[in-house]
Amino acid sequence: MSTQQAQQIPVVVLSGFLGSGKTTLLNHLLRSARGTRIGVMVNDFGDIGIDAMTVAGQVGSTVSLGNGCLCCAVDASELDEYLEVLTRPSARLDVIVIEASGLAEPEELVRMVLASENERIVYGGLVQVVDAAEFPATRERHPETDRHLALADLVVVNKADRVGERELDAVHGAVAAVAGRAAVIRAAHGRIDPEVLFDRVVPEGEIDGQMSIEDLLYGDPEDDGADGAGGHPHAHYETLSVATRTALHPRRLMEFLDSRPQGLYRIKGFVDFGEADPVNRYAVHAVGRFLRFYPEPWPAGEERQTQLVLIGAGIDADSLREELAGCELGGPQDAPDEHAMWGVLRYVRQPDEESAEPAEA
Ligand SMILES: Nc1nc2c(ncn2[C@@H]2O[C@H](COP(=O)(O)OP(=O)(O)OP(=O)(O)O)[C@@H](O)[C@H]2O)c(=O)[nH]1
Repeated sequence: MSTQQAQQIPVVVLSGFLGSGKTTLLNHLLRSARGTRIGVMVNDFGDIGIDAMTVAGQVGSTVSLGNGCLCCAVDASELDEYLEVLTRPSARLDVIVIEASGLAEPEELVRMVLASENERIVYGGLVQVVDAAEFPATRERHPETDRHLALADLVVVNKADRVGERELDAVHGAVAAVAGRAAVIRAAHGRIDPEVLFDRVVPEGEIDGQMSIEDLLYGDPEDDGADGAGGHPHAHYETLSVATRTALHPRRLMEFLDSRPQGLYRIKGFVDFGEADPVNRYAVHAVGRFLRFYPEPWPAGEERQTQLVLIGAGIDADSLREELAGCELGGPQDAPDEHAMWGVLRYVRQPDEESAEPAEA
Protein backbone atom coordinates (compact mmCIF):
# COMPACT_ATOMS: atom_id res chain seq x y z
CA MET A 1 0.00 0.00 0.00
CA SER A 2 1.25 3.48 -0.71
CA THR A 3 1.35 6.27 1.83
CA GLN A 4 -0.42 8.48 -0.67
CA GLN A 5 -3.84 7.48 0.59
CA ALA A 6 -3.22 9.01 4.00
CA GLN A 7 -2.74 12.42 2.45
CA GLN A 8 -5.88 12.40 0.36
CA ILE A 9 -8.18 15.35 0.88
CA PRO A 10 -11.74 14.40 1.83
CA VAL A 11 -14.36 15.86 -0.50
CA VAL A 12 -17.72 16.34 1.20
CA VAL A 13 -20.82 16.88 -0.93
CA LEU A 14 -23.35 19.24 0.66
CA SER A 15 -26.86 19.14 -0.72
CA GLY A 16 -30.38 19.95 0.30
CA PHE A 17 -33.52 21.50 -1.03
CA LEU A 18 -33.61 25.15 -2.12
CA GLY A 19 -33.32 27.47 0.84
CA SER A 20 -32.70 24.71 3.39
CA GLY A 21 -29.60 26.48 4.66
CA LYS A 22 -26.65 25.00 2.76
CA THR A 23 -24.89 28.31 2.24
CA THR A 24 -25.54 29.33 5.83
CA LEU A 25 -23.94 26.10 7.00
CA LEU A 26 -21.01 26.60 4.66
CA ASN A 27 -20.48 30.14 5.94
CA HIS A 28 -20.50 28.79 9.46
CA LEU A 29 -17.85 26.22 8.54
CA LEU A 30 -15.69 28.87 6.91
CA ARG A 31 -15.98 31.18 9.90
CA SER A 32 -15.17 28.50 12.42
CA ALA A 33 -12.36 26.93 10.39
CA ARG A 34 -9.67 28.10 12.81
CA GLY A 35 -6.62 26.66 11.17
CA THR A 36 -8.36 24.06 9.02
CA ARG A 37 -7.99 25.05 5.40
CA ILE A 38 -11.29 24.49 3.64
CA GLY A 39 -11.77 24.56 -0.10
CA VAL A 40 -15.29 25.31 -1.23
CA MET A 41 -16.95 24.83 -4.58
CA VAL A 42 -20.21 26.68 -5.10
CA ASN A 43 -22.35 27.59 -8.07
CA ASP A 44 -21.81 31.26 -7.42
CA PHE A 45 -20.12 33.37 -4.81
CA GLY A 46 -23.23 35.46 -4.20
CA ASP A 47 -24.15 34.22 -0.76
CA ILE A 48 -20.82 33.21 0.63
CA GLY A 49 -19.88 35.60 3.41
CA ILE A 50 -16.74 36.68 1.68
CA ASP A 51 -17.05 40.26 2.88
CA ALA A 52 -16.90 39.02 6.43
CA MET A 53 -13.45 37.64 5.81
CA THR A 54 -10.43 39.29 4.36
CA VAL A 55 -10.07 38.36 0.76
CA ALA A 56 -6.41 37.73 0.13
CA GLY A 57 -6.54 37.34 -3.61
CA GLN A 58 -8.71 36.56 -6.54
CA VAL A 59 -7.61 34.60 -9.55
CA GLY A 60 -10.19 33.86 -12.23
CA SER A 61 -13.18 32.44 -10.42
CA THR A 62 -11.19 31.37 -7.37
CA VAL A 63 -11.10 33.50 -4.26
CA SER A 64 -8.51 33.01 -1.59
CA LEU A 65 -9.84 33.96 1.81
CA GLY A 66 -7.66 35.44 4.52
CA ASN A 67 -8.29 32.51 6.86
CA GLY A 68 -6.66 30.04 4.50
CA CYS A 69 -9.88 28.92 2.88
CA LEU A 70 -10.25 28.91 -0.85
CA CYS A 71 -13.48 29.32 -2.77
CA CYS A 72 -14.36 28.72 -6.37
CA ALA A 73 -17.53 29.14 -8.34
CA VAL A 74 -18.12 26.32 -10.78
CA ASP A 75 -20.62 24.36 -12.77
CA ALA A 76 -20.71 20.63 -12.27
CA SER A 77 -19.05 20.23 -15.67
CA GLU A 78 -15.99 22.02 -14.34
CA LEU A 79 -15.74 19.86 -11.25
CA ASP A 80 -12.62 17.98 -12.20
CA GLU A 81 -10.86 21.06 -13.41
CA TYR A 82 -11.43 22.84 -10.12
CA LEU A 83 -10.63 19.79 -8.03
CA GLU A 84 -7.29 19.95 -9.79
CA VAL A 85 -6.86 23.60 -8.73
CA LEU A 86 -7.98 23.02 -5.16
CA THR A 87 -5.82 19.97 -4.63
CA ARG A 88 -2.57 21.57 -5.72
CA PRO A 89 -0.08 21.05 -2.93
CA SER A 90 0.44 24.82 -2.77
CA ALA A 91 -3.20 25.29 -1.71
CA ARG A 92 -2.52 23.06 1.33
CA LEU A 93 -6.23 22.37 1.82
CA ASP A 94 -7.41 19.95 4.50
CA VAL A 95 -10.92 19.38 3.20
CA ILE A 96 -13.06 20.34 0.20
CA VAL A 97 -16.79 20.96 0.39
CA ILE A 98 -18.91 21.01 -2.76
CA GLU A 99 -22.25 22.72 -2.41
CA ALA A 100 -24.79 21.28 -4.80
CA SER A 101 -27.28 23.78 -6.16
CA GLY A 102 -30.70 23.33 -4.53
CA LEU A 103 -32.03 21.50 -7.55
CA ALA A 104 -29.05 19.29 -8.24
CA GLU A 105 -29.27 15.54 -8.02
CA PRO A 106 -26.82 14.69 -5.28
CA GLU A 107 -26.10 11.22 -6.61
CA GLU A 108 -24.77 12.74 -9.78
CA LEU A 109 -22.27 14.84 -7.87
CA VAL A 110 -21.29 11.95 -5.61
CA ARG A 111 -20.74 9.79 -8.67
CA MET A 112 -18.58 12.50 -10.24
CA VAL A 113 -16.45 12.76 -7.13
CA LEU A 114 -16.07 8.98 -6.94
CA ALA A 115 -15.22 8.80 -10.62
CA SER A 116 -12.69 11.60 -10.46
CA GLU A 117 -9.26 10.51 -11.50
CA ASN A 118 -7.71 12.98 -9.14
CA GLU A 119 -5.61 10.82 -6.83
CA ARG A 120 -5.30 13.50 -4.19
CA ILE A 121 -8.94 13.30 -3.15
CA VAL A 122 -11.14 10.83 -1.35
CA TYR A 123 -14.92 10.95 -1.09
CA GLY A 124 -15.86 12.29 2.35
CA GLY A 125 -19.59 11.65 2.44
CA LEU A 126 -22.88 13.24 1.45
CA VAL A 127 -24.44 15.73 3.84
CA GLN A 128 -28.10 16.65 3.30
CA VAL A 129 -29.55 19.79 4.84
CA VAL A 130 -33.27 19.77 5.65
CA ASP A 131 -35.40 22.75 6.58
CA ALA A 132 -37.25 21.61 9.71
CA ALA A 133 -40.11 24.05 9.14
CA GLU A 134 -40.65 23.16 5.49
CA PHE A 135 -39.90 19.46 5.55
CA PRO A 136 -43.47 18.07 5.49
CA ALA A 137 -44.50 20.36 2.62
CA THR A 138 -41.28 19.86 0.65
CA ARG A 139 -41.60 16.13 0.96
CA GLU A 140 -45.13 16.20 -0.35
CA ARG A 141 -44.24 18.34 -3.33
CA HIS A 142 -40.95 16.60 -4.06
CA PRO A 143 -41.14 12.85 -3.62
CA GLU A 144 -37.46 12.59 -4.58
CA THR A 145 -36.69 14.03 -1.12
CA ASP A 146 -36.87 10.54 0.41
CA ARG A 147 -34.53 9.11 -2.20
CA HIS A 148 -32.01 11.88 -1.56
CA LEU A 149 -32.17 11.34 2.18
CA ALA A 150 -31.63 7.63 1.73
CA LEU A 151 -28.29 8.40 0.05
CA ALA A 152 -27.03 10.68 2.79
CA ASP A 153 -24.32 9.87 5.27
CA LEU A 154 -25.28 12.72 7.54
CA VAL A 155 -28.53 14.71 7.64
CA VAL A 156 -28.66 18.13 9.28
CA VAL A 157 -32.18 19.07 10.35
CA ASN A 158 -31.65 22.81 10.14
CA LYS A 159 -33.79 25.79 11.21
CA ALA A 160 -34.45 24.12 14.56
CA ASP A 161 -35.25 27.61 15.81
CA ARG A 162 -38.25 27.86 13.49
CA VAL A 163 -40.26 25.02 14.99
CA GLY A 164 -41.36 23.91 18.44
CA GLU A 165 -39.76 21.00 20.16
CA ARG A 166 -42.50 18.52 19.30
CA GLU A 167 -42.51 19.45 15.65
CA LEU A 168 -38.74 19.18 15.61
CA ASP A 169 -38.91 15.71 17.14
CA ALA A 170 -41.49 14.70 14.53
CA VAL A 171 -39.33 15.96 11.65
CA HIS A 172 -36.26 14.33 13.14
CA GLY A 173 -38.16 11.03 13.42
CA ALA A 174 -39.50 11.22 9.87
CA VAL A 175 -36.07 12.06 8.48
CA ALA A 176 -34.41 9.26 10.45
CA ALA A 177 -36.97 6.78 9.17
CA VAL A 178 -36.12 7.44 5.52
CA ALA A 179 -32.45 8.23 5.99
CA GLY A 180 -31.57 4.62 6.76
CA ARG A 181 -28.42 4.51 8.81
CA ALA A 182 -27.40 8.09 8.18
CA ALA A 183 -26.72 10.08 11.30
CA VAL A 184 -29.28 12.82 11.87
CA ILE A 185 -28.34 15.95 13.79
CA ARG A 186 -30.20 19.18 14.48
CA ALA A 187 -28.94 22.69 14.01
CA ALA A 188 -30.01 26.29 13.93
CA HIS A 189 -28.34 28.55 11.38
CA GLY A 190 -26.23 25.66 10.17
CA ARG A 191 -24.11 25.72 13.30
CA ILE A 192 -22.87 22.21 13.36
CA ASP A 193 -19.58 21.25 14.83
CA PRO A 194 -17.07 21.13 11.94
CA GLU A 195 -15.61 17.97 13.49
CA VAL A 196 -18.61 15.97 12.37
CA LEU A 197 -17.50 16.54 8.79
CA PHE A 198 -13.76 16.55 8.93
CA ASP A 199 -10.81 16.45 11.25
CA ARG A 200 -10.10 19.90 12.38
CA VAL A 201 -6.47 20.84 12.24
CA VAL A 202 -5.68 21.63 15.82
CA PRO A 203 -3.86 24.92 16.20
CA GLU A 204 -0.57 24.70 18.05
CA GLY A 205 -1.01 24.73 21.79
CA GLU A 206 -4.34 22.95 21.75
CA ILE A 207 -3.92 19.25 22.25
CA ASP A 208 -6.41 17.04 20.50
CA GLY A 209 -8.77 15.46 22.97
CA GLN A 210 -8.39 18.21 25.53
CA MET A 211 -10.59 20.63 23.66
CA SER A 212 -14.11 19.48 24.34
CA ILE A 213 -16.98 20.01 21.97
CA GLU A 214 -18.33 22.47 24.55
CA ASP A 215 -15.10 24.46 24.31
CA LEU A 216 -15.53 24.55 20.59
CA LEU A 217 -19.15 25.52 20.99
CA TYR A 218 -18.71 28.30 23.47
CA GLY A 219 -15.61 29.53 21.72
CA ASP A 220 -17.60 29.89 18.53
CA PRO A 221 -17.49 33.54 17.53
CA GLU A 222 -20.84 33.17 15.80
CA ASP A 223 -22.59 31.63 18.72
CA ASP A 224 -24.59 34.28 20.43
CA GLY A 225 -26.48 31.80 22.59
CA ALA A 226 -29.74 32.92 21.07
CA ASP A 227 -30.78 29.78 19.35
CA GLY A 228 -34.32 29.90 20.66
CA ALA A 229 -36.32 26.70 20.63
CA GLY A 230 -33.40 24.68 19.32
CA GLY A 231 -31.27 25.67 22.31
CA HIS A 232 -27.58 25.06 21.70
CA PRO A 233 -28.14 22.50 19.02
CA HIS A 234 -24.81 20.81 19.52
CA ALA A 235 -24.52 21.13 23.27
CA HIS A 236 -25.26 17.44 23.76
CA TYR A 237 -22.41 16.10 21.65
CA GLU A 238 -20.18 13.66 23.44
CA THR A 239 -16.61 12.78 22.61
CA LEU A 240 -14.95 9.58 23.64
CA SER A 241 -11.24 8.92 23.16
CA VAL A 242 -9.81 5.43 23.30
CA ALA A 243 -6.14 4.45 23.17
CA THR A 244 -4.72 0.97 23.58
CA ARG A 245 -1.42 -0.74 22.89
CA THR A 246 -3.14 -4.12 22.48
CA ALA A 247 -3.88 -4.83 18.81
CA LEU A 248 -7.53 -5.14 17.76
CA HIS A 249 -9.15 -8.19 16.22
CA PRO A 250 -10.24 -7.14 12.71
CA ARG A 251 -13.38 -9.23 12.73
CA ARG A 252 -14.54 -8.01 16.12
CA LEU A 253 -13.83 -4.41 15.21
CA MET A 254 -15.93 -4.81 12.05
CA GLU A 255 -18.77 -6.28 14.14
CA PHE A 256 -18.53 -3.23 16.37
CA LEU A 257 -18.54 -0.85 13.39
CA ASP A 258 -21.35 -2.67 11.58
CA SER A 259 -23.59 -2.36 14.59
CA ARG A 260 -22.55 1.09 15.71
CA PRO A 261 -25.41 3.12 17.13
CA GLN A 262 -27.06 5.73 14.98
CA GLY A 263 -26.08 8.62 17.22
CA LEU A 264 -22.40 7.80 16.74
CA TYR A 265 -21.80 9.85 13.65
CA ARG A 266 -18.07 10.42 13.63
CA ILE A 267 -15.16 8.08 14.19
CA LYS A 268 -11.57 8.92 13.40
CA GLY A 269 -8.15 7.68 14.35
CA PHE A 270 -5.75 4.82 13.71
CA VAL A 271 -6.10 1.10 14.28
CA ASP A 272 -3.38 -1.44 14.96
CA PHE A 273 -4.38 -4.91 13.74
CA GLY A 274 -1.16 -6.47 15.03
CA GLU A 275 -0.06 -9.62 13.22
CA ALA A 276 -3.08 -9.46 10.89
CA ASP A 277 -1.16 -6.66 9.14
CA PRO A 278 2.15 -5.96 10.83
CA VAL A 279 3.22 -3.46 8.18
CA ASN A 280 0.35 -0.99 8.15
CA ARG A 281 -1.68 1.02 10.52
CA TYR A 282 -5.25 1.73 9.40
CA ALA A 283 -6.50 5.29 9.49
CA VAL A 284 -10.25 5.09 9.96
CA HIS A 285 -12.75 7.74 8.93
CA ALA A 286 -16.49 7.42 9.47
CA VAL A 287 -19.11 10.11 8.89
CA GLY A 288 -22.60 8.83 9.56
CA ARG A 289 -22.81 5.49 7.83
CA PHE A 290 -19.88 6.26 5.53
CA LEU A 291 -16.81 4.26 6.52
CA ARG A 292 -13.35 4.00 5.05
CA PHE A 293 -10.02 2.58 6.14
CA TYR A 294 -6.76 3.94 4.77
CA PRO A 295 -3.83 1.62 5.35
CA GLU A 296 -0.44 3.26 5.51
CA PRO A 297 2.93 1.91 6.65
CA TRP A 298 3.67 2.53 10.31
CA PRO A 299 6.01 5.51 10.50
CA ALA A 300 9.47 4.42 11.62
CA GLY A 301 9.86 4.62 15.38
CA GLU A 302 6.13 5.15 15.98
CA GLU A 303 4.68 3.23 18.90
CA ARG A 304 2.12 0.66 17.74
CA GLN A 305 -1.18 1.52 19.25
CA THR A 306 -4.82 2.13 18.39
CA GLN A 307 -6.14 5.62 18.95
CA LEU A 308 -9.75 6.42 18.24
CA VAL A 309 -12.00 9.40 18.80
CA LEU A 310 -15.76 8.79 18.68
CA ILE A 311 -18.24 11.66 18.56
CA GLY A 312 -21.95 11.29 18.90
CA ALA A 313 -25.17 12.42 20.48
CA GLY A 314 -27.04 10.25 22.96
CA ILE A 315 -24.29 7.64 22.94
CA ASP A 316 -23.44 5.47 25.92
CA ALA A 317 -19.72 6.15 26.27
CA ASP A 318 -19.14 3.44 28.87
CA SER A 319 -20.66 0.69 26.83
CA LEU A 320 -18.85 1.84 23.66
CA ARG A 321 -15.60 1.79 25.61
CA GLU A 322 -16.42 -1.70 26.83
CA GLU A 323 -17.30 -2.92 23.34
CA LEU A 324 -14.03 -1.57 21.99
CA ALA A 325 -12.13 -3.23 24.83
CA GLY A 326 -13.81 -6.46 23.71
CA CYS A 327 -12.17 -6.00 20.28
CA GLU A 328 -8.69 -6.23 21.79
CA LEU A 329 -6.81 -9.44 21.10
CA GLY A 330 -6.82 -11.79 24.04
CA GLY A 331 -3.53 -13.69 23.57
CA PRO A 332 -2.14 -16.36 21.18
CA GLN A 333 -5.33 -18.45 21.23
CA ASP A 334 -7.20 -15.40 19.92
CA ALA A 335 -4.93 -14.85 16.89
CA PRO A 336 -6.95 -13.73 13.84
CA ASP A 337 -7.22 -16.34 11.05
CA GLU A 338 -5.92 -15.63 7.56
CA HIS A 339 -9.26 -14.26 6.31
CA ALA A 340 -9.87 -12.00 9.28
CA MET A 341 -8.91 -8.82 7.38
CA TRP A 342 -11.45 -9.32 4.61
CA GLY A 343 -14.17 -7.35 6.35
CA VAL A 344 -11.81 -4.41 6.85
CA LEU A 345 -10.49 -4.54 3.29
CA ARG A 346 -14.01 -4.08 1.92
CA TYR A 347 -13.73 -0.52 3.20
CA VAL A 348 -10.34 0.23 1.69
CA ARG A 349 -10.44 2.10 -1.58
CA GLN A 350 -8.70 0.09 -4.24
CA PRO A 351 -6.47 2.01 -6.67
CA ASP A 352 -8.53 0.87 -9.65
CA GLU A 353 -11.85 1.70 -8.01
CA GLU A 354 -13.09 4.59 -10.08
CA SER A 355 -16.82 4.62 -10.14
CA ALA A 356 -17.78 2.27 -7.36
CA GLU A 357 -20.57 3.18 -5.00
CA PRO A 358 -19.50 4.77 -1.74
CA ALA A 359 -18.59 2.23 0.91
CA GLU A 360 -21.38 1.98 3.39
CA ALA A 361 -21.29 0.41 6.76
N1 LIG B 1 -34.57 31.04 11.05
C1 LIG B 1 -33.60 30.43 10.40
N2 LIG B 1 -33.25 30.86 9.17
C2 LIG B 1 -32.24 30.23 8.54
C3 LIG B 1 -31.56 29.12 9.12
N3 LIG B 1 -30.62 28.69 8.24
C4 LIG B 1 -30.72 29.47 7.16
N4 LIG B 1 -31.68 30.40 7.32
C5 LIG B 1 -32.13 31.41 6.35
O1 LIG B 1 -32.76 30.71 5.29
C6 LIG B 1 -32.51 31.36 4.05
C7 LIG B 1 -31.90 30.37 3.06
O2 LIG B 1 -30.62 29.97 3.55
P1 LIG B 1 -29.43 29.59 2.58
O3 LIG B 1 -28.29 29.22 3.44
O4 LIG B 1 -29.23 30.63 1.55
O5 LIG B 1 -30.05 28.31 1.91
P2 LIG B 1 -29.49 27.45 0.66
O6 LIG B 1 -29.85 26.04 0.93
O7 LIG B 1 -28.05 27.74 0.44
O8 LIG B 1 -30.35 28.05 -0.49
P3 LIG B 1 -30.20 27.81 -2.10
O9 LIG B 1 -28.81 28.20 -2.45
O10 LIG B 1 -31.23 28.71 -2.62
O11 LIG B 1 -30.54 26.40 -2.36
C8 LIG B 1 -31.60 32.53 4.37
O12 LIG B 1 -32.41 33.66 4.49
C9 LIG B 1 -30.99 32.16 5.71
O13 LIG B 1 -30.65 33.28 6.48
C10 LIG B 1 -31.96 28.70 10.43
O14 LIG B 1 -31.46 27.73 11.00
N5 LIG B 1 -32.97 29.40 11.00
